Amino acid sequence: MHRVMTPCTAQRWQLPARTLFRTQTHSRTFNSLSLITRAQDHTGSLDKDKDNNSSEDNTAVEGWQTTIDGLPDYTAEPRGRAKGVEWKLRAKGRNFVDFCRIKVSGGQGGDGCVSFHREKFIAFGQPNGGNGGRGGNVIFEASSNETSLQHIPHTGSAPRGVHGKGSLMHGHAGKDMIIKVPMGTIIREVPSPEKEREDEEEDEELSHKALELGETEAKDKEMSKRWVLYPRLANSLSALPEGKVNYFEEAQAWVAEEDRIVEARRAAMSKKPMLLDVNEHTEDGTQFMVGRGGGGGYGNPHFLTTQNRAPKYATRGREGQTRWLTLELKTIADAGLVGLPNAGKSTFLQAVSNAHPAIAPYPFTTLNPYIGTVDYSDSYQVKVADIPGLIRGAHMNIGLGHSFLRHVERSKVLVYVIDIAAEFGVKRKVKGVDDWTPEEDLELDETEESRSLKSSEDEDPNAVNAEYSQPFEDWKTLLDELEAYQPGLTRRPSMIIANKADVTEVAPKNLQLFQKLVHDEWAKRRVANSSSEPSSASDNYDIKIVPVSAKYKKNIVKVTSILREIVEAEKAKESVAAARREQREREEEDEALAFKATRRNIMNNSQNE
Ligand SMILES: Nc1nc2c(ncn2[C@@H]2O[C@H](COP(=O)(O)OP(=O)(O)OP(=O)(O)O)[C@@H](O)[C@H]2O)c(=O)[nH]1
Ligand SMILES: [Mg+2]
Repeated sequence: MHRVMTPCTAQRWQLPARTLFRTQTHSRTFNSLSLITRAQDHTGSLDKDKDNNSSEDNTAVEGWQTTIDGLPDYTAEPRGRAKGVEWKLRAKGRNFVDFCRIKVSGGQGGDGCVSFHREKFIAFGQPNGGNGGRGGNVIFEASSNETSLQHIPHTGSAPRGVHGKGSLMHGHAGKDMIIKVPMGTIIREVPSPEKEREDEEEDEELSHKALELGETEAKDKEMSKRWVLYPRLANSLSALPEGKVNYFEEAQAWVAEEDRIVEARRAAMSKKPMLLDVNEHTEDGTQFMVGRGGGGGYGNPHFLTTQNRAPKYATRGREGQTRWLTLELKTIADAGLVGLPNAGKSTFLQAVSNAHPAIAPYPFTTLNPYIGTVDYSDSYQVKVADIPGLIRGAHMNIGLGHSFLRHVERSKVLVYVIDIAAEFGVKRKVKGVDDWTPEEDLELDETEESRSLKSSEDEDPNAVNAEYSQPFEDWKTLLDELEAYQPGLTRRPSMIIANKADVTEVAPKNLQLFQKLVHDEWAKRRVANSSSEPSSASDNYDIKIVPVSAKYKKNIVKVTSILREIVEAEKAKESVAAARREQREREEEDEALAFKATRRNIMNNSQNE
């Protein structure tokens, strides 16, 4: 079965019905990972067409096949698993939606009714048209049961209000549309892509209409958008005898004045684009109005005056508020696990919490963020977020990209998970990533660091260099990628988990060198940071390195207690800062009140004099 889709040009496209459906689905919601693919296509690092075409998509998959050399080769795994990794990289984890754009519009108000009381023996009955009901609102509700933005619709339109009826029956209001959003969602208002086009088209449309319909007909049509008129009212108005007052014109002036006030109020309200943050301070079930429904129209009794006893007109309901919003989910957790693929992040999360993430000896096992809760004996809880693995060049969309880092962006503590079981003194050659030199790297070729790296690459890759520490290089990769995602992110309180310490052949030697190098590097960074920002003391501490075996659950208690210490210290700092902020706000309020009171006194005194 085929369906024909006609684009704006004369060209015609023939696509299978399913293709059309999928195209629409993907154009409405796209997650962080696919978003990054699009955003960085222009860099030329990955070919978009190749990414979309499964049969020709060799770049990403081949790049991956040779990427993790020191780790188990996934192609040696059973066929199904190999296919799985290929699929994940091609799909870029598209099954998890953490970013979407939505158009919300409140319902239109119901129209007012023009009606008159009819009863035997009662001539010239009273006007009795009911008012229209207001349109439904679009409301976002914070919900701790939601974990992704998958269910958010492309457009959220609330139902309109019901029209008024005769016998003074007012229409009931439209039902509110409630959309549940997960905790950690940031809602931003963005400019409407339709607005500019509409403005241009509006003028054209008006002039066309005037030409096609004639001046009076176009005017009538325009009027019917705002007014409900009794049959043949227009005729009787045009044939109004000399000296008779046109009450309809009077009513039009009232309504125009009211419209102007409503418009001004709406404009004042939408001066600043809306920004909402459903964060940890938001209670479950809190509601946010994002699209207000339009007011209902007035029935004809509204226009009843002592002079005009039979108004034959009513107003239509107002349009609901329309907004374009982007929703971005940034998971809320106290600590975020950051590490290379296969470092053991998920294993660690499983060891410390009640979570059961997927664990496997191949990279990119984890595609979506996963939250686990560490329970302490005194019922204290720390939430830990596990995210996909970061690799060198993730900021250039290598591997799964780096946009999933938004899920550790809000964490109070960063926990670096490092595989300490890498071969001692031997560089793990990561083909496809280490060979890869983006243009920026080429420009930096002259720096001392890159020269020394180059010279070390020329040497035999298997030669043991007692000064070289692969875990340290991994840690630096993580720092670089975090900084590339958000400058200053690495200055968060952090700790290092030297995982796989049970591999006793290499782990102790690696750990010793790793500790020395990390402490030297950290001291250097501290000096650099304090000279650039002397007031900030956030990273004025020594980073803790704890050897752990997540697989065999060794040294877990030590890690969890250090983690708790850091989290508690951060929370205490935050509450002190919040208390200070509150105090300042209260003082400012008091000052403003005192200022108002003094001004009032001065004015009173001057009046008395
Ligand atoms: N020997 C040993 N192996 C471990 C340890 N921790 C994890 N592993 C193994 O390392 C492999 C990868 O573990 P995962 O927890 O899936 O690694 P990950 O960092 O979550 O990987 P991604 O989700 O792909 O980023 C698994 O085969 C684990 O059994 C450990 O402490 N000791
Ligand atoms: Mg994992």
